[in-house]
Amino acid sequence: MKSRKFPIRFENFSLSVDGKSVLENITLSFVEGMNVLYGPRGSGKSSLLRSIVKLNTEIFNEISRSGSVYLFDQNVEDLDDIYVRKNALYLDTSFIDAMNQYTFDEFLKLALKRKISLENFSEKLDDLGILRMLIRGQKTPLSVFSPAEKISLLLFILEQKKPRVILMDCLLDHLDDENLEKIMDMFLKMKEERTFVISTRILQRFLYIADLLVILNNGRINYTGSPKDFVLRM
Ligand SMILES: Nc1ncnc2c1ncn2[C@@H]1O[C@H](COP(=O)(O)OP(=O)(O)OP(=O)(O)O)[C@@H](O)[C@H]1O
Repeated sequence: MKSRKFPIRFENFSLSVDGKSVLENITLSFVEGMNVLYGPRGSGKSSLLRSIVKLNTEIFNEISRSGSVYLFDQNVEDLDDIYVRKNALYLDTSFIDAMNQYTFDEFLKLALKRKISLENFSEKLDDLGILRMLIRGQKTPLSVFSPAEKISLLLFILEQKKPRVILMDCLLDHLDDENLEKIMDMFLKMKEERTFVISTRILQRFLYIADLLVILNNGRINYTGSPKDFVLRM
């Protein structure tokens, strides 16, 4: 029951990169549903999210850490990388840029690792605004998609793959209001029995959707709680 309610937990977790402290004594439980992680540039949002999927060790040469991170009540350090990647997906803006090098069918094959019949999904793809973008059919390069359309395509992939945890690192900060609203509607439909953590540098845009709000500053937690309590405290 505990893991369903708090799928991700940090206990006294600290991280240093090249001898510099990046996260300090983080104790935090993300809830099932929509978590919003707000912090200014360099506050440690990416480092925190990457700790959940063990990506910091791949990126940085010199890291040291103490404390623990738990995914579904299991210490991530004890978990197999394949299990972690299957259950928790980390997406940042570099992912959106990387999509440019693929055509629609190449990307689908790569992401889903199986062939799907588009006819079965044409209604869904139409709803997501993707169908009309396929100007060269399945061979359409994703470079013609806008960031919002790429995110819609990612949502389609997420619906097929069903990872239980989705970590979106400042991915939605660059969307305009209209596209953000459309995409947030889709997220809210998908959040049942899933855990989203959306990191952002623009708090106001995401306050209304948060089940839990976490504010990070200089590698430390400044606030954890409901957005409503946060607003009332201001
Ligand atoms: N490649 C790097 N090498 C060394 N230190 C780094 C590197 N990238 C980040 N850091 C350190 O980690 C700290 C936290 O960075 P992090 O990227 O986690 O913050 P962030 O809140 O995600 O920032 P942003 O909003 O700009 O993405 C930074 O202040 C920086 O000192």
